Amino acid sequence: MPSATPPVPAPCAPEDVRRVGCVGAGVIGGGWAAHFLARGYDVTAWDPAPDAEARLRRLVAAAWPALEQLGLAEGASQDRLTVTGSLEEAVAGAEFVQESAPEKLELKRDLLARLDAAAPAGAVIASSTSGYPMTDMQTGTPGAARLVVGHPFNPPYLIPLVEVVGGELTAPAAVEWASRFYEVAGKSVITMDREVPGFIANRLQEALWREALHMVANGEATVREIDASITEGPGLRWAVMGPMLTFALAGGEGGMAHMLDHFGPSLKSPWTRLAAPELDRALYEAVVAGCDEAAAGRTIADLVAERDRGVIDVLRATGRLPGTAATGEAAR
Ligand SMILES: NC(=O)C1=CN([C@@H]2O[C@H](COP(=O)(O)OP(=O)(O)OC[C@H]3O[C@@H](n4cnc5c(N)ncnc54)[C@H](O)[C@@H]3O)[C@@H](O)[C@H]2O)C=CC1
Ligand SMILES: C[N+](C)(C)CC(=O)CC(=O)[O-]
Repeated sequence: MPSATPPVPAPCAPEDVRRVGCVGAGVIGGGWAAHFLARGYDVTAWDPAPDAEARLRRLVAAAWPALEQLGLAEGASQDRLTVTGSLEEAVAGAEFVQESAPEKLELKRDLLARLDAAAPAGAVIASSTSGYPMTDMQTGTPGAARLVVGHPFNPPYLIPLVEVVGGELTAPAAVEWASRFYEVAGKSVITMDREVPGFIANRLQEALWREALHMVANGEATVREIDASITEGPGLRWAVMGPMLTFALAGGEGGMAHMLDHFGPSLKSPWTRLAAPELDRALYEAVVAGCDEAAAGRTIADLVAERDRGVIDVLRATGRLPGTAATGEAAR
């Protein structure tokens, strides 16, 4: 990946970051704020919505019991969250900035340019985008060299993975710095050496999601059946081993080689429908109604608490919580 602009020295080493600026404080920005607070950072956040501060503080308070179970860093406190009245105040003293604004390309472009103008020289600015290539977002920003994608998973305070990748104008040093910072901040990092549509995990997730929507649209499966097919089936294995090693075990003692000899030809079976279904009103309503039915009276807050408890149980069971024994590759 060529770097057009020489890297500006970062204001400090990743290990010395004290303050993180979170811009955009919805589901993901709020989740990031909760994560950074739990890791002992000062967090300054800004979001233009009139109710943003109350919403953010509610989100952090709701996440805190889960974070206490995970183990708070020394000095970690919800009191170290400051919600500012402007974007400039939120990033002025930050050694790292995480942008989590709505997924709209023009909005991200403008916002990243404003963040570049306001953030301390050299501070790396990461976007939570779930799909835009940084190359498309960084055009027109003088400090494009310090812009990276840091793609999290919901909720960022529980799901360890973050995918880090730069754009054509990003300095490799900024990608390295961001990856190291996320590691120091307790994340599990995949650093990509090139831009791939959908990064890695979303590309995989979207393929599954596309097929699920086809099945709902065609009445082939209900929302409940689709969810159960994963939580009662492959999802249990995927928390321990990814789809590749899982399928290697499908080959028995012959491993992946036997698996490919045996099942490889079925790749050509017309099981998948690679083109996306039309997200028309009928499909939209079927998916929303199916989710309401599957929630069976549980509110979103109930489901968030249930998910958080479940993910913590899985992290504990697979040795990925501090103080639990590692049980396998997934735990390392
Ligand atoms: N929801 C998810 O599961 C995931 C979302 N993401 C990404 O995170 C980003 C944020 O998504 P969500 O948190 O889900 O959206 P959201 O709608 O929950 O939150 C977006 C927030 O941005 C604020 N906002 C609106 N205009 C803004 C501006 N000009 N500057 C700063 N903030 C602004 C809104 O008031 C809102 O609080 C998107 O890029 C999305 O693709 C990434 C991973 C997972
Ligand atoms: C739905 N989503 C595409 C925004 C999801 C993500 O980007 C990652 C996640 O949390 O699964």
